[in-house]
Amino acid sequence: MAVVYQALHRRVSSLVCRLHSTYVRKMRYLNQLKEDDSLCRQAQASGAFYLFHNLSPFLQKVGKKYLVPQLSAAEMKQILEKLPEAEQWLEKSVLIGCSDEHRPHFALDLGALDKSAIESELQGSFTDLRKALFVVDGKDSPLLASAQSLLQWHDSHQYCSKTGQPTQKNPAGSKRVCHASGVTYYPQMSPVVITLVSDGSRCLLARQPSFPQGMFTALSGFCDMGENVEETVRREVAEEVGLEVESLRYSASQHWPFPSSCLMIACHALVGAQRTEISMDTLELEEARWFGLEEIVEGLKREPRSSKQDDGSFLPWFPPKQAIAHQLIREWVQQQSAQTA
Ligand SMILES: NC(=O)C1=CN([C@@H]2O[C@H](COP(=O)(O)OP(=O)(O)OC[C@H]3O[C@@H](n4cnc5c(N)ncnc54)[C@H](OP(=O)(O)O)[C@@H]3O)[C@@H](O)[C@H]2O)C=CC1
Ligand SMILES: [Mg+2]
Repeated sequence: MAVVYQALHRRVSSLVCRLHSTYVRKMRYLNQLKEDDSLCRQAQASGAFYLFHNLSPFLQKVGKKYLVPQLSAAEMKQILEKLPEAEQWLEKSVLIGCSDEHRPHFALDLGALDKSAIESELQGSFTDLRKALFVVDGKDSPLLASAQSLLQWHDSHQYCSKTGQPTQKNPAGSKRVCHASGVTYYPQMSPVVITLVSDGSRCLLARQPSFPQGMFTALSGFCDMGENVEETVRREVAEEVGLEVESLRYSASQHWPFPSSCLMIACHALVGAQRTEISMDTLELEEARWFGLEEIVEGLKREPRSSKQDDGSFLPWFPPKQAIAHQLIREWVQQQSAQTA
């Protein structure tokens, strides 16, 4: 009876769904896959798989381009057949999206298997995410970032923090459950603010000692428990450069996979034109200073490679377009250019 009811429910849902837009249908379908374990298992059979090895995505270089290949379930089976307990491998995959035609996309980490054997079989290579994000097509970077974050979360949440017992993931990978305590764990992100501080005619950028030489970016910091975005921006700017924010404006947000799954919340902030003296937190920052419009425009044109000067010093350059810091800096340039026009 339950089976008949489920089948009927799916049929009615799919009829209702046909009345909606492609986007709405897609989101409803993905939600169904997260809720309905047997539907999700069936979906694996027609799915497309993105491969990772110890959290590094699999890429193929074709000419000068780096592609992110999708493997069919049949191709996956061919690879996995050579391994013991092949069936269980597909169970380890996590749902990361679907096409407009409802072909589900999964990510799977084959970290326990021989990396070079898979690389030579599939003619590509597992590439560190820090490199991969910046060489693949723009539409693929967010997909790789969120897939890797979800795989990383599963990898680090295999045991219940209350009982120490193993947790089990659902087929979609949207949660893990400890059957001993009944606790359900959901994937988590850490909210981080990133703030481009301006005094009206200049903007403030800083660098940490770990950054590549010459790279400056906007101030950033993790939200403390209980803080709202406005409070984090005020606190981080005060802590890192000793300035008081007078007003702020939200710009946009971005998922960022480093060090592990951050939700970057990007804002523009103003400080009073008379209160601009920087007092830098030397524990976190190596340098923080004001930049004029011209210097920013020049820095945006500069490649990391071309920033080194003959005397060994580096001219400033800024994060690439995939990072939300880049967007903040570009918006500031547009705003300044509009003001001075
Ligand atoms: N996409 C983009 O454009 C940009 C992204 N970012 C990202 O923003 C993030 C935060 O920036 P950052 O200035 O370093 O942050 P903070 O200024 O908050 O300082 C980082 C320190 O905070 C501590 N910390 C507090 N909460 C956490 C947490 N949940 N996870 C990890 N560390 C925490 C750590 O200290 P300890 O280790 O001593 O405990 C860490 O070293 C970075 O991961 C960076 O990748 C930054 C700039 C641009
Ligand atoms: Mg910081």
